[in-house]
Amino acid sequence: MAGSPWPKAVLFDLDGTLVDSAPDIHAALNQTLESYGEPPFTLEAVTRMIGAGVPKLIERAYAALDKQLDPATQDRIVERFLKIYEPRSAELTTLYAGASEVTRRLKEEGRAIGVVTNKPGQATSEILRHFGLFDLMDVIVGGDAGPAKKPEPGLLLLACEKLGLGPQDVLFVGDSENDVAAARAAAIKVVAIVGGYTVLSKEELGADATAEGLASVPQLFSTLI
Ligand SMILES: O=C(O)COP(=O)(O)O
Ligand SMILES: [Mg+2]
Repeated sequence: MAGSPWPKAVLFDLDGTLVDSAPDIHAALNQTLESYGEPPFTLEAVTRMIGAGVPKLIERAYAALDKQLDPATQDRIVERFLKIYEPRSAELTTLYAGASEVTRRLKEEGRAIGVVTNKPGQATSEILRHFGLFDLMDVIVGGDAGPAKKPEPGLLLLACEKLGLGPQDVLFVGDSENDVAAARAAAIKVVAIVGGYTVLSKEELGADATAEGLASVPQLFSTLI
């Protein structure tokens, strides 16, 4: 293995980290809202609602409309959103600079790589396939995999289990406070990528390290052991 032997695996968050998926989520959310007679949101407003999973996205959208949803109604809206989003999840979505190169480089170095996202598994796989990353991944854990979503540690721990690795062997790369909190709770080191979907500053995020882009993540390995 070239360079530092640590980490044995690098797990990536998806939205705001590997892909800029906000334009498709924005379009699908507005189409969903329109079908219920609600007004649209701007891309900027929707971007700030992303990162805690689809039920939270819907809850946040309705909260911004000053509406509270009962659980059954929320479930119905989530289902409609997914029906609209899944087939179009890679239409306007783009890969961030360095995503392809860094994942391939890590694999060449003999490391395992994976995705741990709050986005449901089907749309996650669809997007990774679209960008030619699906076959490269050793593990993919979506928000509907079973454990509670990030900021809880369960999705990350499930990915470790599937890889047969302990938390100390793994690095997580994410963009938001949910990623940092989930990694901390799982005792996994975490790098925050600047410029994702969070409104927090890098100081407020409090990750073990921050990177201006995906390409500079490998440089941080030796400083994180
Ligand atoms: O909010 C979502 O659906 C997913 O967000 P994540 O990929 O940043 O976890
Ligand atoms: Mg994210």
